[in-house]
Amino acid sequence: MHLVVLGAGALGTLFGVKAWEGGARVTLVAREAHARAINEKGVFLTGPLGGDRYASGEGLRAVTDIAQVEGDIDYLLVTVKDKDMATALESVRPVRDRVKTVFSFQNGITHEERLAEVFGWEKVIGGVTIEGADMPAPGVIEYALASTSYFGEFDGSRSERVEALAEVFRRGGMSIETITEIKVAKWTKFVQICAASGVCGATRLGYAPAVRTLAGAQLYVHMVKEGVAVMRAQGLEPGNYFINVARIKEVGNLPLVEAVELVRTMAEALYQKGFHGNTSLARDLERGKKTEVDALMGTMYRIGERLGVPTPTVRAVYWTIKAADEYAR
Ligand SMILES: NC(=O)C1=CN([C@@H]2O[C@H](COP(=O)(O)OP(=O)(O)OC[C@H]3O[C@@H](n4cnc5c(N)ncnc54)[C@H](OP(=O)(O)O)[C@@H]3O)[C@@H](O)[C@H]2O)C=CC1
Ligand SMILES: CC(C)(CO)C(=O)C(=O)O
Repeated sequence: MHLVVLGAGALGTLFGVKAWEGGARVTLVAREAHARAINEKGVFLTGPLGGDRYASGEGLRAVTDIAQVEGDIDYLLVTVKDKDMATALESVRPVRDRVKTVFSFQNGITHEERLAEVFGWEKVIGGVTIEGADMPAPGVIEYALASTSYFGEFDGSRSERVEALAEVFRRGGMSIETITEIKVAKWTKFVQICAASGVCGATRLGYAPAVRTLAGAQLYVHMVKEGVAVMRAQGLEPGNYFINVARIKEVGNLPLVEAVELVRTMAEALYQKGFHGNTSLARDLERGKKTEVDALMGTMYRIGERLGVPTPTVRAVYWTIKAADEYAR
């Protein structure tokens, strides 16, 4: 199996390494400094779950342009951020016909449609994850949080291509489930990440440090409940996904006070385990970069508006972060 990761930064490099350790040949399409570091020394995995070790060897290499990739691309994993999606999709045109299957772990809910515009729906499968990674320097991946990741076909069927992909990541040591309701899993993560990024972005604290406080937990729960209402207005019910990190279904169903208690208890447990980090969007804010606020809270409140579902908290947090975003590089 040949897996190509387009936009190998924090998350894409982590999954690339895991697939390589699971037996796949992996090509990472990355920025120049990161690609050079990988080709010279390999990927250094650090952080609470990284093990302070290098992953390097035959079958794991990096390039700076997808046009340099040779041979068939059995799976293309797209992990650029939303702001880079248009350029990334333009860059795949020379290899498009060699791509057999494509998926993305981007946070948000609209990227598969964009993949389908280029590759056709028949090549697109769904993937969603709450593995947490950062890239503090070229060649270095900080692995901070593990959960279960999910794969599935959008038509709800079971397929060999989904099972084979899941198996490679499992062999690489990850927890993976294949499911028939990938749209529900993606929406459940969408609700979670809008709330988690909203809390981290607005408070400038890490996820667990913020949500273990009463005010942080209240902000998180209000955002989750609004997101769940937007899901329900489309006939989608949150599922029991990512339950070591987020119990979106329960938070959606419980009365406010109990939901706040539940998320504070969960955040406290993550905090005690040493997960003090924030989300990918909050790290972009810290670094003065453009964020995914429009793909996350912006999209959530606009869908809510279209469906007649009030999302006052999501919207206020959107404006808070958008103000900083507009000043970003
Ligand atoms: N990190 C995490 O823990 C998680 C992230 N996600 C989601 O996954 C996606 C990726 O996040 P993350 O890995 O943190 O982001 P990163 O910024 O670390 O990774 C994306 C990388 O792609 C590079 N890039 C952009 N365009 C191209 C291109 N055309 N060719 C090659 N490289 C390119 C970027 O370079 P440059 O910085 O120079 O633009 C960057 O290095 C986001 O949508 C995020 O929301 C989901 C779950 C967890
Ligand atoms: C932090 C994490 C892993 C979970 O909220 C995430 O999904 C992100 O950073 O985008």
